[in-house]
Amino acid sequence: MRDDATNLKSLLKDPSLLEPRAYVNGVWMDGDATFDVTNPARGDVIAEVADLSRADVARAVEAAYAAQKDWAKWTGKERASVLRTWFELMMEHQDDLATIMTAEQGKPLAEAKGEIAYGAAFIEFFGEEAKRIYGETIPGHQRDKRITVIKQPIGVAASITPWNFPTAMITRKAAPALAAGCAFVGRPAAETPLSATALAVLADRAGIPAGVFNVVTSSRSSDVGKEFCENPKVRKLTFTGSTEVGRILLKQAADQVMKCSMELGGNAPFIVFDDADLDAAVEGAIACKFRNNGQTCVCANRIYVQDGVYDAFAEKLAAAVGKLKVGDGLEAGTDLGPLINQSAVDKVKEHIADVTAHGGTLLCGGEAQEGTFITPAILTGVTQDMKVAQEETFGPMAPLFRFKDEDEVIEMANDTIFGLASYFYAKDLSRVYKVAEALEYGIVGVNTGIISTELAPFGGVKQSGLGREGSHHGIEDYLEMKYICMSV
Ligand SMILES: NC(=O)C1=CN([C@@H]2O[C@H](COP(=O)(O)OP(=O)(O)OC[C@H]3O[C@@H](n4cnc5c(N)ncnc54)[C@H](OP(=O)(O)O)[C@@H]3O)[C@@H](O)[C@H]2O)C=CC1
Ligand SMILES: O=C(O)[C@H](O)CS(=O)(=O)O
Repeated sequence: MRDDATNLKSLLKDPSLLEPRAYVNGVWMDGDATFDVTNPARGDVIAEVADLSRADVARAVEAAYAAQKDWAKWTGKERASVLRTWFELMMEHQDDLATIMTAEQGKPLAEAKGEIAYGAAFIEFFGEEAKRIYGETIPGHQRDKRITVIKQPIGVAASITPWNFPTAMITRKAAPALAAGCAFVGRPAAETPLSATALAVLADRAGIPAGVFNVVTSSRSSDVGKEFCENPKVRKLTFTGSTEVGRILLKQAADQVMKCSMELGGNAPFIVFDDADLDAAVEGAIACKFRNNGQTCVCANRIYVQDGVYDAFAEKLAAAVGKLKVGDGLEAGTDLGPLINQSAVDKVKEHIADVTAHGGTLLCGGEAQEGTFITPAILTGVTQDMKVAQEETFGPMAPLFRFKDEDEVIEMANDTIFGLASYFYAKDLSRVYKVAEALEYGIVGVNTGIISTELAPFGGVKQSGLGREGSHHGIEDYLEMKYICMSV
């Protein structure tokens, strides 16, 4: 690895966590080539990572298929014990894991530490769920018949995850998969593979058997996706990323009628009613819009403010945004890191330009700086016919829309192909119930801008996805239900 990797290693208490190789069948392996991982804040190469081929990935699936047979024979309690150890190791190494994440993804260290705890919480939670995979008995339909229902692991689960939450998106899938008795082959985004290989270092130390948890690093995402979808030994595909790629994978997986979980794109409305606590709404909007510099699928993408409080809200929001510090995530006091790449910066600039070209106003921010830094922007006078109303910005741009009443804002908020997260601030209880029930989204935040927890079912409706991750529901997608009809 080049010098910059040496610098990163020098920041770690346990440098062995910085692992550039793939982890297959309990063995660290190189590919037939490598690809560079760069620090988006500085542009320097921090690692040259093993670039696995489709044939390498096929071998990882073979290993997972073989290992899963024995892993499924472990009791839930035995699986729970090793998952608990994995969780404890993650928390023990939280600082190093966060440093690696910030170096490859750019988010501020405090957010990275938060993601490590959030990601570890899925392993803790589903380790406990491993002991609670219950079946049932049903009264027979005939006097000599007995009906039993059991739940069994689906087999090999393949995972494809994005760069914006390099740890939590993997553990949100691997934890229920392993708890259910499945084996797991995960392909992290090429931008952020080091968080995934660090997870594998700790999985190995925790005693997860060889072949049960595999990380295939590769720059060839399309090849990996095809192997996952076409290999008959893969019985489950779980994907987090854009709706566009989700559609590709669903089409590919259809030939095998493969069980799929899809956590896809969003376009979250954030609604401020005239009876809202404006200070709380501003605080919630900052958290919701600018977490991970706006690079999350549940970020507020459209901010609707009722006429009577529009100007006051805009003024308060601008004051709060003006306090946000843009900088290197490894430096203390940074609130907003760089965007992941230049195309992300270009998307934000495109959406800003579209608003101002169609009559909206840039209230503050939107200045592209060196590299992939850009100052957080607020725009007013935004309307439904502008790009940001239908496209996900995935960056630090807060567009303010006006509305008159509940009916109008619910119609505008629901006018999208997406249906992942939504938010609103109001005090009237009747309004809260009516609006929460009318919003066509899988998640509704009421008087809060942050909804992420391992305890709740996370997922979208419409073209934001299929299935739910987290909560006791989250393990069902890794299980098959079997009905046993016994003649006595
Ligand atoms: N609902 C949710 O929980 C989340 C949704 N998202 C959504 O994802 C988008 C941002 O993330 P982004 O990473 O750019 O999304 P992408 O969908 O472009 O990429 C997601 C992952 O899929 C891989 N990929 C891309 N094309 C293919 C393919 N043809 N076959 C197999 N794998 C492929 C990528 O690899 P590579 O990058 O190496 O090409 C990456 O690892 C936004 O729309 C966001 O809303 C993001 C996170 C969470
Ligand atoms: O990738 C994302 O945006 C995450 O799913 C959002 S969260 O789960 O961290 O809220």
